[in-house]
Amino acid sequence: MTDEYDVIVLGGGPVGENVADRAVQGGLTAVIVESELVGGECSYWACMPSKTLLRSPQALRAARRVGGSAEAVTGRLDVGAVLARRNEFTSHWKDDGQVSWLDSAGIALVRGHGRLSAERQVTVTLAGGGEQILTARHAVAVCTGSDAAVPAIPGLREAAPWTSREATSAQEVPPSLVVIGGGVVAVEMATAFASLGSQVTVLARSGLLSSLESFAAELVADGLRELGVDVRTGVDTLAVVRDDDGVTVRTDGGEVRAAEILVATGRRPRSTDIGLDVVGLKAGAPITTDDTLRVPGMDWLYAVGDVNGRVLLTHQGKYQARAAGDVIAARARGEAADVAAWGRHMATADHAAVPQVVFSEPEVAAVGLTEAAARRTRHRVRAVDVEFSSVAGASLHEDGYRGRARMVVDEDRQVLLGVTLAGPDVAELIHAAAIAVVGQVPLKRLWHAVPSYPTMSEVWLRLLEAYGRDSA
Ligand SMILES: Cc1cc2nc3c(=O)[nH]c(=O)nc-3n(C[C@H](O)[C@H](O)[C@H](O)COP(=O)(O)OP(=O)(O)OC[C@H]3O[C@@H](n4cnc5c(N)ncnc54)[C@H](O)[C@@H]3O)c2cc1C
Ligand SMILES: NC(=O)c1ccc[n+]([C@@H]2O[C@H](COP(=O)([O-])OP(=O)(O)OC[C@H]3O[C@@H](n4cnc5c(N)ncnc54)[C@H](O)[C@@H]3O)[C@@H](O)[C@H]2O)c1
Repeated sequence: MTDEYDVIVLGGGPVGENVADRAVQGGLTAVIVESELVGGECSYWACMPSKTLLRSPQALRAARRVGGSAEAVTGRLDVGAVLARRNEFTSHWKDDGQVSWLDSAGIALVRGHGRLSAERQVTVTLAGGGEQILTARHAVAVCTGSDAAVPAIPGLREAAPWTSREATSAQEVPPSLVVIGGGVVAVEMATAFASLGSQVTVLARSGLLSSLESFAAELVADGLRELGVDVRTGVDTLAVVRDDDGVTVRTDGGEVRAAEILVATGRRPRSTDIGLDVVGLKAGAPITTDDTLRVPGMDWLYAVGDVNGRVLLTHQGKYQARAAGDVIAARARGEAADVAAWGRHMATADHAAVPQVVFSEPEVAAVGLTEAAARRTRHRVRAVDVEFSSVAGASLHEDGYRGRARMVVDEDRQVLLGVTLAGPDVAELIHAAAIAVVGQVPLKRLWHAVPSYPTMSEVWLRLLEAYGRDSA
């Protein structure tokens, strides 16, 4: 059976869904090929389940940190209810709701494993058996995402470790958990499982959260230790052995025993078994694209989201998807693409304006460049820091609020290159910084963006004061 669509989207995660939706809104027909659940990693094994596991303990801690409400909190976390809430948020790992949304958006769905089999052609090994050949009049968008990478540590694979999938979908909390890695997954899952009652050990080869400002990583390490986590940095894992009672992890700094082991050492693109070799691309590598998410040298092939390795975040993948879906539709209509920096069809923000929130204890929210990254790319950079203890809204927010903010300024243009906030509940503050970075708002104008009193946003005023009005 052969079917023809304007656009074939390989992979129905958050990114694939958005590429298809924008293409259909641009007047094209689109089909999504999905081998597991429509909604992808984010909905079932990543963002949503991890954030539900983190949210209930965070709410409880927040109540305990405010005089008056603290006295009212006399119970303990209901772990069963937390897991049940997580099960609701993942729709019990069923995708009926997302499939209905595809229907309502006019997007066709083929269930099975898709591979590029020729230019503009995808062959699907159907979930129900048999094959279906799909051809695209205009474009194929590869949105197959990423998998957990499991490093070649002796005994690790044989020990059948948890990856983020098993951690986020766990139906029981192990009494103890050892986590290999020091990135976002390691930190968030250590926070979640320690809060749910596990005795957690983190084995981080280098430091924690090494792509973020080091002051934020230090606050997070302190927070983990306060939750009872044994955080070991600069530790190399040498071997893993599983027995009937759990795992033994041998490191260059001694042994760790735990009931369960989680590997959180990064991701690899799902590009091994999707027919890339058929079109002359390297299997297993991230698929390189230009800023319109098109693969150089192929006017019909796009790669969007985790699989292109640009930024491994749902919101940034969806941003790419809006650009890609729109540019596919524009090119199909014979229109010129808007390819100036910050143009409609360009994922310009991927380069230096990516926002990210780490839902740790305390939270870290950042956008743009760290001070070190800015110094590597610019000549004249100045960073200023303020403690949240100088902000009345933070003291009101919780007793003894501890946190810090940093803004990184391009001294020549007097605009922000990056902002990092670390402290309880800073997540919702970062979008203001994203607007300032993307909008390249001059510092002297930012003085007129007055934060309300007494909110935590007054940290902006403190940052400007620390920088000095006469300097801007
Ligand atoms: C534990 C964890 C927590 C995270 N938390 C956050 C967070 O809080 N915020 C955030 O922004 N990001 C978070 N991320 C990152 C986020 O999950 C990814 O960036 C996002 O899922 C990428 O979306 P995607 O559509 O590119 O890929 P995916 O979500 O991986 O979707 C790809 C889809 O393609 C399908 N597929 C693959 N190959 C084929 C094939 N050959 N044929 C058919 N279908 C195929 C897959 O089944 C899947 O459904 C987290 C990641 C992890 C691991
Ligand atoms: N809140 C969020 O936005 C969120 C949450 C989770 C994940 N994510 C995204 O998912 C992606 C994957 O996260 P991640 O934490 O798996 O990857 P990561 O790249 O953030 O961190 C990987 C960690 O593993 C360590 N590591 C790598 N190889 C190792 C080895 N052989 N032995 C020991 N340690 C090793 C690294 O030093 C690093 O600390 C990230 O890009 C992240 O942005 C985002």
